[in-house]
Amino acid sequence: MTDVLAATTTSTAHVDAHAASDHIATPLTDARSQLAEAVSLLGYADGLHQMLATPRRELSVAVPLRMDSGESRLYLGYRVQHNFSRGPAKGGLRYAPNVNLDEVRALAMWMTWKCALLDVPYGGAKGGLAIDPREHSTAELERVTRRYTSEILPIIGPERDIPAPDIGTDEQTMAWMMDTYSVNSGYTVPGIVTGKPISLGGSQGRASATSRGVTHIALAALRHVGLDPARSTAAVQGFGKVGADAARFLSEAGVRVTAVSDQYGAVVNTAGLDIEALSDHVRATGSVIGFAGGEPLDGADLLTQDVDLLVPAAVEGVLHDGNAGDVQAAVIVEGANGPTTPAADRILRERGVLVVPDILANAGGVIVSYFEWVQANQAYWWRADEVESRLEERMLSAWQHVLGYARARDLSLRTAATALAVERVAEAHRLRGLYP
Ligand SMILES: NC(=O)C1=CN([C@@H]2O[C@H](COP(=O)(O)OP(=O)(O)OC[C@H]3O[C@@H](n4cnc5c(N)ncnc54)[C@H](OP(=O)(O)O)[C@@H]3O)[C@@H](O)[C@H]2O)C=CC1
Ligand SMILES: O=C(O)CCC(=O)C(=O)O
Repeated sequence: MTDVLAATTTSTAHVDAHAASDHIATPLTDARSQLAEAVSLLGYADGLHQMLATPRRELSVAVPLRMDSGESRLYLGYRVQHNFSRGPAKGGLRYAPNVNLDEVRALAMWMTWKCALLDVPYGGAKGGLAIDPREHSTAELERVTRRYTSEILPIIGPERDIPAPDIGTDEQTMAWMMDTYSVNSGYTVPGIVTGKPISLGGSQGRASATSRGVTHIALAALRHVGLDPARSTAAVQGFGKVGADAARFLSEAGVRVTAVSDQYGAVVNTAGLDIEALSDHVRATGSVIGFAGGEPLDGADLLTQDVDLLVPAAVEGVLHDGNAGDVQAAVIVEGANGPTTPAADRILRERGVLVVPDILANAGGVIVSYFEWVQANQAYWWRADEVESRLEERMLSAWQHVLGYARARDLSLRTAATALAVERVAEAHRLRGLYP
């Protein structure tokens, strides 16, 4: 049998659950390492492990773009459908210059576990386009989005695979995707994407859902370790769709947010940042840099600030064996997907830092995406307070479930969450007869 666990496009290294360090870590090796640990705990055979580790379908596309200048460019794009055993594939679309197939494979696998853990009836998928959206006009982004959508059209659909926003994409991107798909179908198909504008059938509360979920979990986790949120401090890495609203909601809940960062650097104010004023500054300048209500800070130093809570809400692999020993926070709540490598996880656990894993902490987005899909399919929309109370109920019940499973078996929250999710996906395979 081919060892699919070792086959990657950018790395041939097979990393098991006990990899010694981060020297060869990538998001895909991290995701596979986490799966391997769950599989070993659950005692599954190699064949089932390989099925769970391998995307069911992958599409690589070359996407031409006519620039406003008349010049032509070509961008590489991907859509990876990791699993469909519990329902249609579901997951975001990322626009970033360093996107590659292995990264999208990892993100798609994490989507499968996230949907299973939160018990939303989806499998996992992710898309990516290796483009820097900041370098393009709105017209260029519209053209490249429409062309990317046309290229992946044969494998997406409201019953097959439903994209949503991720890094570098937003509700406008989703509106163009929905329109391209609908024009091709001959009628409007609002269920093809989630994270759409509300006026096009989007859901109340989707834009801020990931951040609300992160906040519910962060407050619960702080209380769990005996900290009063109203007397706690936090640092947030990333000030985009997830990070900015997480900082705002935390601050509204009484947490003193003392440091935030973006890809250009960080700002700190130990008395607490004024998040609303900072958001105005970012809207006006495009970065947290230069905010008058704080002092400049090196972006890397944000992760080791003397705070109670750290929310990485940017990219993968930022907490690694080179800095995990210096983290001062008591609690890490992963707003981003894959911010902590397995080596960092081990160091943090040894040091008694509570890490709430991505597949639980940032699941608010896909939960409200599910609500949006349900609403769009029924053409019946819910009030914002209904969306938010259902989101909170699902997040806190998953938190209790993961916590109970972890405590009963003396596991980290990540291993517990992954094992719970993997068990549900494996059970679906077994019941459908895909695997004994
Ligand atoms: N959007 C969603 O609903 C969900 C997102 N996620 C995950 O959350 C994370 C953030 O996504 P989202 O907020 O949507 O993306 P955005 O593109 O809206 O924001 C990303 C933010 O991260 C910042 N950033 C990028 N690289 C770095 C870096 N090296 N150090 C510090 N900051 C950096 C960006 O900086 P700058 O502004 O300068 O570009 C930006 O502020 C991703 O991991 C994503 O997969 C998870 C679940 C759902
Ligand atoms: O809302 C969704 O469908 C997926 C969001 C996403 O990409 C994620 O949770 O990582």
